[in-house]
Parts: sequence; C-alpha cells; structure tokens
Amino acid sequence: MIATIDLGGTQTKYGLIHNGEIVSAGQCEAKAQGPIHEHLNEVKVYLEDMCQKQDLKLSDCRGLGILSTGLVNNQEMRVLTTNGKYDDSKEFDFKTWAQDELSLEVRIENDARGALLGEWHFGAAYDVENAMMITLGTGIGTAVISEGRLLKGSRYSGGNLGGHILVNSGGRKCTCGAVGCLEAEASGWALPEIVREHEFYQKSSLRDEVKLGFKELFQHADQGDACAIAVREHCLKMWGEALVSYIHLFDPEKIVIGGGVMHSAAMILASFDKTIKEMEWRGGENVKVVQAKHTDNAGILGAAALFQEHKQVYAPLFFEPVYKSAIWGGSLIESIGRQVPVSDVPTGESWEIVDRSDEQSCVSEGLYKGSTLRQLIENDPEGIVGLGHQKEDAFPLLLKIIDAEQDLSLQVHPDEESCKHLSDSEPKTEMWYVLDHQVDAQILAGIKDDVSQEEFRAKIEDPSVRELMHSYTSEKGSAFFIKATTMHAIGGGNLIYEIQQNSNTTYRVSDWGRLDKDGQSRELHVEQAMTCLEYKNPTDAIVPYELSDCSFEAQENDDFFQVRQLTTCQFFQVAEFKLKGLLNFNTENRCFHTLYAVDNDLKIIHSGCDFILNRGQSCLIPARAGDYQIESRENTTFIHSRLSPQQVES
Ligand SMILES: O=P(O)(O)OC[C@H]1O[C@@H](O)[C@@H](O)[C@@H](O)[C@@H]1O
Repeated sequence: MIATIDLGGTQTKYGLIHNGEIVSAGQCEAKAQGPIHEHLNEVKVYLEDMCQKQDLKLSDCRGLGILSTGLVNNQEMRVLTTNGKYDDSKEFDFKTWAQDELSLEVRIENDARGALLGEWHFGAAYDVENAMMITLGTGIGTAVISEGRLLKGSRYSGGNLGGHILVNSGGRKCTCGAVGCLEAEASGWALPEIVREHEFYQKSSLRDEVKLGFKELFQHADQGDACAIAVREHCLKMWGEALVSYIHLFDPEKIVIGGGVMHSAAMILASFDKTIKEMEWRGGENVKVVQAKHTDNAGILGAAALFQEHKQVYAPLFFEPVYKSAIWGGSLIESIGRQVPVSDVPTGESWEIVDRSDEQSCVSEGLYKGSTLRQLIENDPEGIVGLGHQKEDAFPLLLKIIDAEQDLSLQVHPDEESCKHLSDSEPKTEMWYVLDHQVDAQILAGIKDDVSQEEFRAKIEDPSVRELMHSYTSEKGSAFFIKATTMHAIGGGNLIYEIQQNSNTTYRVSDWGRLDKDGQSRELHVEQAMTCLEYKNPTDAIVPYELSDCSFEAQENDDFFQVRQLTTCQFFQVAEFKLKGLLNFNTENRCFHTLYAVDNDLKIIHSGCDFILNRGQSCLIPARAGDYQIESRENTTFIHSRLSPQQVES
C-alpha cells in the first residue's frame, strides 16, 4: 500500500493505492496560500483515518508519494519553485517531515509529471514509451516521457515548462515574467481577463457569470455567444499550435490531455487533430492525441508509481502466433478466426507461446510490442516466468494449436530418463484439449493391455497397427494427458489446444505410409521410439477427463463459474473454466499463468487497465502480475495453465 498526496492550487487529493488500484481516495481544500506543513499535517490525519478503515497504520505503508506544483528536485525531495502556492515549501524538508511524523519514506515529483506517470503506468499512455501529458487547467502543466523515461533535464525542468512556451509574441503578460506564454494566452487563471478585455464582452452573456472558467466559456460558446466563441477559438488555436511545437520537440507517440477543459473532450480533440494535421511537419503521422483515462485520479496513481522502479511491466502479454506447416495440416483453425499463411503445405500448428533457440514468440501489442519472449525473460526471468527462474533457461512450456486435417504420425516422446540414453532429445509430456472436431475424429493413446511388445513391433509398418491402440472418439472439451513414453497419435479432424513441456522431440514409428507432394515419406525413428516407449503405461498416463470432475460455485445474480481440473502433473497444471461474471486470480508473484479463450472474448483486468483476450487467442500473465481479474458477460470457456507447485519450488 502506498499513501499519496497530490497538492493542487485549489484542491488537494489524497489516497491509498495498492498495485495500481485506488483503495481509498479523498480531497480537501488546498489552502495554498498558507504554510505547507500545516496543510500536510491536516492531510496526514485524513490519511490516518483512511488507513484505519483498512485495518492499517499509516506507517505500515510502503511510502508516501507527493506531487507538488512548480519544479521539483526529485533527488533531494525538494520543491524548487512555487509561483504563489505554498510559498514556504521551497524551504520545507519533506524527507525529514515524513520520517519524523509518519515514519515513512517520501518521494516527491512535479504534479504534471505525476499525472503523466499515472497515465503511463495505468491509463491512456500505457502502451507507449514516448508520451507527453498536458493538463489544461488553472495553469498548464506538461511532462514528457521519452524512450521510457521521465524527461528531467539538467535543472529538473525538462518537459515541465510547456505552459511557458511562447505562442503569441507581444501578447499577454505571464506570471513567469515573460510575454505571450501559452499560460498567459489560454489558461484558467488568465481566462477572466481575456474574456473581459474582449471587444464583444459588453454584449456577452458571460457578463452574468460570477465565476469565469473554461466550463462556463464552453457552455456559452455552445449557446452561440459571440464573445465565448471567439475566446474559445483563440484558446483552441493557442493550445493546438503549442501541441505542434511539442510534437516537433519531443516526438511523442501519444499526447494525453487532462485538466478541467476535457469536459468538452470531443470538440477539443477534433480541433487539435485538425491543427496538427495542418501544421505539423509530417502531418501528425502516428501521433495520437487522447483524453486522460484517470481524469480525476491520475495524480494520486502517479504519486504511487514514484515507488515503482519500472513501469508496470507485468501486464498480460499477447503474442503473434507462429504458424508451422505440416503434411497433415488443414483449415479447421480458420473457424476460430485465424488467417493462416498460404503455402503449398498446409498449416498444421500455431505456436502460441514459444521460447526456443530456433523459434520465438514476439509480443504483438503494448509496451513490449516487437520484443521476443526470450528478450523479456532475459531482462526479468523471475518477473516473467517465476521464482527461481534463471535468465538463460527457456520458458518451460510450449503452447500450440494443432489443426489436424489428417492423422498425425504414430509417435512417442521421451521422458527425462530416456533422454539420458538418446542424443539431442528433450523430454515431452503433453496434454490436449479438444477445441473442435469433425464427426468421428479419434485420438489414439496407449497400446492395448493385451498386446505384446513383439506383436506391436511386428505390426509397426502396417496401418492396422492402429487396432492395437486404445482409441477415443473426440468430443468438444474432452482432454487427454499424454505422459512422455506413451504411444499416441492425434487423428484427422481434430482441432486441439496443446500444453506441453518445451520440447520438439518426436519419435515416429509410423506415418501410415503417407508420401508428400514430391513422393517422399517422412523420417521414422523406430529405434529411438523403442528406447523410450513404455509398453504398459498405466491408464492415468492418458486420462480422458470427465465433466463430473467439476467444482461449481454460484455467485451473485446469475453469474457463475465452473472449474474442471484437467491436469496436475509434475510439469503443468491445466484447468478449464466456464465463467459468466468476474473471477479473481493471483499469480502470487510465484509463477506465470497462461490463458486461452475458447468460445468468446474475455476481459482481463490488471492494475486498473482492461485487456481483451479475443476468442481463439492465448496470453501470458507474467509471474509478477499479482492480482488480476477475468470478466465475461457471456458464459465463456477458457483454459488456464501454470506450472505445478513442485516445479516452482524445485
Ligand atoms: O511428427 P508429426 O506427425 O508431424 O507430429 C508432431 C506433433 O505431434 C503431436 O502429438 C504433438 O506432440 C505436437 O507437438 C507435435 O508437433
């Protein structure tokens, strides 16, 4: 839990933030003309009350994040300029105060930077590394994140003084001493004077307003008042032109606009878009101007983010599928909305999550777009994979969709023990979940009990060898656990989700006499297969699962969920969930989770942000994601996998 205070010109906001979520928030009058310590002591009491309601002491918090107006030295935790607000705060020692009065570590930053951090970690700028924030309010605050870092500059003013760029030479006098600054031309404090000095003011309906803010200005302009329309146009022009300069200076991907004026967001954003298209050097190509997500609370969220060393990096990860051709492949996968590459040999597999030396999943969206899973793991092995994971070790699972139009080979995979006797082999226990199938599609798994080793070997080259195998008719949602060393084949007409150890070792004993388009047969590996084959694998090496294994829990209204544990082997735990409503999950910072949405889209909520997992899509929840929720309006089935507890502990 982190306590936060966002000191404003008129209102101070404060709150308790946990994992990017607001646990409690409040606000009080800022009293910015008075001494800073009196105000902080007052807010301290409110925070203590808040903590008490959470059964906490304020000193139990991880720290206190403070945002202040003016420039801030965030190394020494000092306010450098005040501009008429809490004038004594330049001399105030925030660090000692927080230590003595609250027994807390304090971190302090400028308020616009704080708001940008809030939007970057948890809001509208979440998905970019080059972002700018502009708060259009009483004053105009700006802040910049460039290549993933807050721009600070040599005197802590980098990117912070965008309210004081010159937009109108010979224009109005600013509080900073210059003339024609953006703040002097189009800010809340300057507005009353601008309006009153306007040539149409005497006939304006704005004369009836006691308070003259942007809200009133926009309202009167909407009602057709000529003075309000003219001043609004002036402000939009000044802001828009300033944006063009910011884009030229900082080259952001996203500009987030916050502040009171965003009550009229649609028309403001449209106007900015137009100005940027007209005036920016490259016509605003790839620059998005968006409204702040946390209109009221970006500051307290950002103040908490001062305690995060990195941007919230543990959001769900979505990857580009890696498609693999296979002689037995088909087009069933198109039924789940996939467009597979066109080639001579059909697509047989989509590798959904893979970290192998010859194949990598690549992040498809968000902050890490374009990074490979390997790069993410090398940067942060425990954060992505889980406790004890070493950066040189591969991601332990490989997740695939298998699109079998024809039968796959009859085959076996080695276990750890047999790998010791085989060169270049990796152990592979796997499990399958049937997503879809054609009529009478079959799964062959395990050699029948009364078949002798000799009999099996003698028939290997004959397609009738299938009669020596246990066979199961596929059903949607049926699942098969295939322990390494078990003879098996996926029959034609199956679309399967596969969770397996990260391995690519398959020993084929028969490919059913099949030839490719050049008349070639695929390589068989009978000797290796015989080295690892377990003739009499017990049936729990296969296990088709029954729906009766479900646990069921009704929730409020007609929400419900149902969970079916599909596999709990030493390598992975896989469960099928059926959900309507909201369900909480937690990685406990120990081990990643993976998700696959079977029949509908799902919403994943993490750190105050929403992510959509489309039907037929997989994602990886990093180990350090902590709490997350899955929400579904329709009754939706999804597959949830993780490592087994033994594997995390070992
Ligand atoms: O050797 P083929 O027939 O291409 O089958 C190979 C495939 O077998 C399946 O049972 C799974 O183990 C897949 O992960 C594997 O890629």
